[in-house]
Amino acid sequence: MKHDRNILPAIEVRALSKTFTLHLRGSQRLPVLQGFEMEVYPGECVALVGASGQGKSTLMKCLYGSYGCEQGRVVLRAGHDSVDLASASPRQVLHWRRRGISYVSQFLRAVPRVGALDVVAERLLEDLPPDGTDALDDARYAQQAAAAREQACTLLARLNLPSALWELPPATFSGGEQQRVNIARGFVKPTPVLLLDEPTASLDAANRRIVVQLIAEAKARGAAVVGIFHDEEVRDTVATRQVGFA
Ligand SMILES: Nc1ncnc2c1ncn2[C@@H]1O[C@H](COP(=O)(O)OP(=O)(O)OP(=O)(O)O)[C@@H](O)[C@H]1O
Repeated sequence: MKHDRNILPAIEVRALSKTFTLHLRGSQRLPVLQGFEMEVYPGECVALVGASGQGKSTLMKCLYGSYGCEQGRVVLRAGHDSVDLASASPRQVLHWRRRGISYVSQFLRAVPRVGALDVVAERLLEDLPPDGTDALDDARYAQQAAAAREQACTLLARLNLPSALWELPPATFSGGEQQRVNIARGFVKPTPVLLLDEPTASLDAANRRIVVQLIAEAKARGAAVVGIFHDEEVRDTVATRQVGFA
């Protein structure tokens, strides 16, 4: 795939090295990534492929700012803004997560007692008020919250989550139901970077197709997508390119 030379990658990983130090095991060191390089342009979906234990999930966590690293850069770009997550402060990482990165992890980590609909809608409310504006008054916040819940309803309905479950906390949901709440939370905000860790692992064929459509729509709006897809059919459908781990 050729890229417009005027367009910079949305994700640029340069000379990234990550070693785990096992402090409870005599400080044994486990090198996982060494000099890793990758770039992902807006509109691409890069699939990470390779044997188990080679570092795919570790890279995803570096791209989300969960892991620091000894060497290298993990640059994300959105419009005129950019950050190097490898050296960013925790505050900058949180700022980018709210505005710039969506991450569908394998497992839903929801706050107890918050219903599925609000788990999804909250993602749209976490960066209010927007930069440069005054604090929202209660009426305007209520308006935004209602609009966010409306968007969450649309996505949960599209993902075939029964409406009887929408107000219930997802802790007791089945694996596939929890995964669909997680997917809705990951896709509800159109961020420039989208990270997907096995997004279809617990889904039936009909819901897998919906997720494939959602990924295609994200690419079409210009998101840079990185994913781990063990389902080869899904991978071959959504990936524009593969990056191998050996
Ligand atoms: N937090 C951690 N502390 C110590 N070692 C870790 C940690 N996370 C991962 N590892 C080790 O790093 C290596 C890479 O793990 P990782 O989960 O990134 O692999 P993977 O390619 O995603 O594997 P899989 O396909 O099985 O999910 C493994 O040997 C793993 O044991």
